[in-house]
Amino acid sequence: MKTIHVAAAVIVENHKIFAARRGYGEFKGYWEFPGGKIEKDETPETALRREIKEELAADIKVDRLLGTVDYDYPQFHLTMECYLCHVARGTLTILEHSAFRWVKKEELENVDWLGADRIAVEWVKQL
Ligand SMILES: Nc1nc2c([nH]c(=O)n2[C@H]2C[C@H](O)[C@@H](COP(=O)(O)OP(=O)(O)OP(=O)(O)O)O2)c(=O)[nH]1
Repeated sequence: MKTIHVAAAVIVENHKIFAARRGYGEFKGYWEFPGGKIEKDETPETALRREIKEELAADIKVDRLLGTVDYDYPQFHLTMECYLCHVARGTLTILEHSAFRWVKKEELENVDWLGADRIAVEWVKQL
């Protein structure tokens, strides 16, 4: 099975976590931590800053690795490096997603997360 390697941002502000709903593709309608594929010659942190700039038009500071999720979808294996981040400059503006919300820790379970993200959500709840 092919492996997809992505970096995802758990962006925290005022004790809330940023969640975005995928607007297209096979996982349309599910919520995720924004991010994307790590390209050759990129570190996960560089990829993450690039993706957030592309998708959300803001600069983030990557604070630390929260954990790495390994998850089998029917179509591929996903390795997802999840980083705690905060907005360094600008305002998060959805350019590719269909919705966003700032979620309190206690409400994380009420979100319709992608399968892989449910694992990361367990870590976020313990922060
Ligand atoms: N970005 C992101 N992708 C996730 C998460 N959880 C999860 O299962 N995925 C899956 C969905 C996608 O199939 C894959 C990431 O692809 P992507 O579409 O975000 O990456 P990308 O922007 O670099 O891709 P592309 O449009 O260039 O193909 O990982 C998540 O929290 N964030």
